[in-house]
Amino acid sequence: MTFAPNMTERLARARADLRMGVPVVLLSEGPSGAVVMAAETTDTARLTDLRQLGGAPVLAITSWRAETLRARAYDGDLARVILPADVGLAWVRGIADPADDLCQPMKGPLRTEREGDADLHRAAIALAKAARLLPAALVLEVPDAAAFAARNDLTSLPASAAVNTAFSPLNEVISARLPLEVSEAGRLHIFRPEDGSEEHYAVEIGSPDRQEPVLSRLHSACFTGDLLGSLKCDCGPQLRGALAQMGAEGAGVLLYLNQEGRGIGLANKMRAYSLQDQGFDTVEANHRLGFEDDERDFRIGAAILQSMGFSKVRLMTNNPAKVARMESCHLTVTERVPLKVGENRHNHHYLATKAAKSGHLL
Ligand SMILES: Nc1nc2c(ncn2[C@@H]2O[C@H](COP(=O)(O)OP(=O)(O)OP(=O)(O)O)[C@@H](O)[C@H]2O)c(=O)[nH]1
Ligand SMILES: [Zn+2]
Repeated sequence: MTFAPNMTERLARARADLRMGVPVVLLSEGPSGAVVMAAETTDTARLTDLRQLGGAPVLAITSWRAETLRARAYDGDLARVILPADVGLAWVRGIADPADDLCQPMKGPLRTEREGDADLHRAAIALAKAARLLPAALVLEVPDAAAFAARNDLTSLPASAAVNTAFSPLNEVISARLPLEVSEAGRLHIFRPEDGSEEHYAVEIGSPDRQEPVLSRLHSACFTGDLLGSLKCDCGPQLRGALAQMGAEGAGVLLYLNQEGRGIGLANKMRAYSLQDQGFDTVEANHRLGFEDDERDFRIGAAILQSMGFSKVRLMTNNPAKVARMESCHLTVTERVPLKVGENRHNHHYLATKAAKSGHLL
C-alpha cells in the first residue's frame, strides 16, 4: 500500500510523538519489543499506565549521565536504571535532568540492569536525542509489542531503524536573490531533508567558480549568538565576519546549519548554560546532560556543498575536526582559513575550553 508511511516517515512520527509525550513502540527481532516514553515529556498519567502494564520499567540514560549519577553502566554507552516501585515523575525527571544535581545530590544509590541486551534502550535514547529532548527514556518490554502498538494506536518501528539511521538526502526547495549588506550579489538557497528534520540554508555570495576551491563557512545555528548578540560565545562575530570576507572577496558560500547547540537543540543548550552558571565548562555541561560534547552531523554540510556543485573548499574554521569531517565526506579542503573574531571577557573561558578539550586552534 503506497499510502502507508515508510520507515523514514515512521521515524519522523516517532520523534514528534516523543516530543508531545506520546509513547512509541520499538520492536526487536521476533514478537517482543518495548513501550518507550521520553523522560522529559511523559506525564504522571502515562507513567501510571506504564506501571499498570506490569513488568519492570527501566530508565535508560547514557553512560555520561550515569557517570555523574554514579550508576554502573553495564551496557557500555548506556545504563538501564531500575525504576524503584515507590517513585514518581519527579524522580524520573531528577535522573534525566541534571538541573538540581548540586542542590539534591543524593539521587542514589541507583540499581542498574546487567542481564539481557540493551538494543531497545539504545534505540530509545537515539530517538530522544533525535527529538532534541534530554537523552533519557522510560522503557518497558512487552511481549506482543506490534499488537500492543496497534491496540493503542501508537507509532511502532524496528529498534534498528532508530539506531542505524541512514544519512537522509536533502533537496533544494527554492533559491532566490537576496541582496545583503556585504554583497548585493547574494542568493539564499533552502534545503529540505527527506527525513522530516530541520531545513538548512546556503547563502551564496557572487557566482563562485565550481571548478575552483570556494571560500566557505559551515555555521551551526546559534540563536543566542547570531541573533541576540550573546557574549557567551563567538558565533555572531564569526557569522558576520565570514559573510564580510566573502563579500570582500566577491564570492563564497555560507551554510547555515540548523544544528543549534552543537546538535542538542536550543532548550538543551539553555540547560547547558544553566549548568555553566553552576561552574561547569561547555564540555562538562554537555556530558552532565548525557550528551557527547558535539552531536552535530557534518555530512549535511558536505552534501549541500556537493549538491551545489562544489568539490573543493577553503574552509573558514578554527575547528580541525570540521576539516577532517569534510575530507572524510570527499570534499577537498585546500586551505583552512582561520576565523578568530569576537573574543570578550565572557567567552574567554569558553574559547579556552574548546581549545583545550575540543582541539580548536587559538
Ligand atoms: N551545547 C552547547 N552548544 C554551544 C555552546 N556555545 C555555543 N554552542 C553552539 O555551538 C555551535 C557553534 O560551535 P563552535 O564550537 O563555536 O564552532 P565550530 O563550528 O565547532 O568551530 P568554528 O568553525 O571554529 O567556529 C552553535 O551551534 C552554538 O549554538 C555551549 O556552551 N553548549
Ligand atoms: Zn554561539
